[in-house]
Amino acid sequence: MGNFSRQMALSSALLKRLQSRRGALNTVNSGAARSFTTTEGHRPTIIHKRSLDILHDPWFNKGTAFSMTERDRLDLRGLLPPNVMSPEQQIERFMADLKRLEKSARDGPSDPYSLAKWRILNRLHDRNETMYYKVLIDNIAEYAPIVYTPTVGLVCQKYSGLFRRPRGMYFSAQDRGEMMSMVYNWPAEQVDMIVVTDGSRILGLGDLGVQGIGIAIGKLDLYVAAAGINPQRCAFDLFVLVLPVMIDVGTNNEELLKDPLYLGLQEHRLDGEEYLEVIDEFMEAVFTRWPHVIVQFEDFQSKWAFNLLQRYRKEYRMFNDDVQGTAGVALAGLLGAVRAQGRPMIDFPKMKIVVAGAGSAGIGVLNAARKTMSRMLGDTEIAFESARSQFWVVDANGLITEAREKIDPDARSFARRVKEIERQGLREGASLAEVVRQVKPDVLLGLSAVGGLFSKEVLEALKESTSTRPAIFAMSNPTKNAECTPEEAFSIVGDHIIFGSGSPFSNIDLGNGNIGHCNQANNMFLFPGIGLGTLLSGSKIISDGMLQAAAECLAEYMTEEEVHKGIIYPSISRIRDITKEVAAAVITEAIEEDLVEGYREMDARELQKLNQDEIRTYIQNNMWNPDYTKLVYKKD
Ligand SMILES: NC(=O)c1ccc[n+]([C@@H]2O[C@H](COP(=O)([O-])OP(=O)(O)OC[C@H]3O[C@@H](n4cnc5c(N)ncnc54)[C@H](O)[C@@H]3O)[C@@H](O)[C@H]2O)c1
Ligand SMILES: O=C(O)C[C@H](O)C(=O)O
Ligand SMILES: [Mg+2]
Repeated sequence: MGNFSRQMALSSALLKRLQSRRGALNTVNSGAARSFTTTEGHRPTIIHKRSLDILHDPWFNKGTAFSMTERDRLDLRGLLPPNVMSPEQQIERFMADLKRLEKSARDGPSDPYSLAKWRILNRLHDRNETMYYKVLIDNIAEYAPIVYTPTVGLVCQKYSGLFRRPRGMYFSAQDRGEMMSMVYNWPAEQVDMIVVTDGSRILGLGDLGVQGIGIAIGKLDLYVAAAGINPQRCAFDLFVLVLPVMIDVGTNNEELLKDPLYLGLQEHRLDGEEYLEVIDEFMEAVFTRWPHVIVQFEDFQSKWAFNLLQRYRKEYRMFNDDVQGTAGVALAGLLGAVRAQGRPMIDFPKMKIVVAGAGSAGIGVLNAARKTMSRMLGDTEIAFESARSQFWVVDANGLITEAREKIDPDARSFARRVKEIERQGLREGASLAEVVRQVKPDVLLGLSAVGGLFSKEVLEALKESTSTRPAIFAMSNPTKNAECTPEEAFSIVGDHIIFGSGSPFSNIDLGNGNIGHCNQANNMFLFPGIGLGTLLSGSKIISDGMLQAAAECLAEYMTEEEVHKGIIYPSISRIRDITKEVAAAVITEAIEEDLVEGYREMDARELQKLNQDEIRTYIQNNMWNPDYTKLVYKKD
């Protein structure tokens, strides 16, 4: 013991207690720096642990009640949500959650079960990570809807109650100027994947503030389960290689601002330059500590989603899943819808597409679909211009036309010309039902976050579609925000439709042995492969070409036979296989664009020499399987 520690001699009673519970205190992490905590009215307790080791030690852990001083002295800053709670508040929060569960178990049908399952899985995750992922991978169809969409939405809504052990890092507006040192509180020399959110648009549930961290955790669970990204690596220390991050810049959710048990900053969101400064500081900090990390932006409100993507994509290894991942998945679905009509994919530029929703997801899809059409038409300026006329975009204010006074800049290039739509019997602000009635589209695609938007009237209008197999994509999440259910779609429009939804639904029994297939049109079929392919290629950026290759790979994945049956996306039980294929397509494109820099022992030159089979083997060899590794004791 050093001088300082000797001065802070432990009381013999406490020492005895500690020794009997934990073995000889001196042997615990003897290399770690010494710190102490002060509890009012008591002598400080000397502990030889720091960071996550403290939070994972049930004896020392105080959870959200660690004071700011303790957080700073024990390297805990960023490892907990920013709002410091009193012990009384902690208990109140726990009890409120407990009572809510009891209440909903009496009242509600399915939600309490899914939440209860989430809790059981989450506790397993806390106790035994390998076993948790084994359970998840072996039962992915059953548990993806629990750890991911839709239950993850409910988890985020209730996160202040559900929070037990922290998972991931929290950077808040209060941490400005501190982030560069805070990143070193994460106990891993290497991090491969970060999923970051600012909680401003969680699924279709709006601004959930700090509680949005649940979505980052859910996405990373899929990275591990689908892409085999190693969640941790045991060398001398435990390396946690996937990192969920919450950037808490406040919330504009008035309920959360008033809730005394809310775990986030209780102030309105930062905006403008102040907001950008926080995100810039975060990006600089994580890329300084982990220069090879990939950062996936998730569920940022549209206003910032595009802005941040443009700001960082040329400089950092990052992408926005809602804009770019969704675009690729929707594009694959649109091409699948063309194939399902028995037409070649090259007929895609003839499709009439109505999109409801012009936010980060909708505009991302529109841009990707238009570019693909334009490429198929010869990739000229004229082709790009003519592709525009295949789309009708409806947002909260109806059909978007050039007559609109304030057009969102991202939507401007899809505003219809007034003369043109007048000829079609439409006008600025026309309702969705009117647009569908007049246009008779091949595809109706919803990314509006408005549950039930594809009403009976809208679906009735779609019966007049000029397509032999109209396609309906109700892509908003979670389940209650879906624009329509498959029952509604098949029963109103007909058995011949193609149906996709963002959240999972069961197939429909159409009678006479026929099945109405419900495809899950969710970006989960792309983001894990985009991340894995980027990681293993070592590409410094994620190019448009890499994203396009990912989308085309998904589009081609389904067989003719499946597509004719109306199955245009793989089932989730094949997610590991499709992810491998997508990763291979991403690596191949990165090689072609001369972007690869290699990964670990595979250097760029060797990577460039690999053929397709070798690329697949390389991917397979780098995918983690949840098997226990042998542990041996090593004396210092
Ligand atoms: N399935 C997937 O993979 C996937 C991917 C990304 C996003 N999403 C879902 O898409 C939804 C939207 O996400 P976003 O980031 O674009 O949100 P956003 O808030 O940025 O955009 C929503 C858009 O819908 C429009 N809208 C609102 N009410 C409408 C109405 N009555 N009629 C037509 N349009 C209306 C708004 O004007 C806005 O343009 C969310 O529910 C999200 O969960 C799904
Ligand atoms: O999270 C999902 O399930 C898909 C998508 O990223 C969304 O925001 O809805
Ligand atoms: Mg999302």
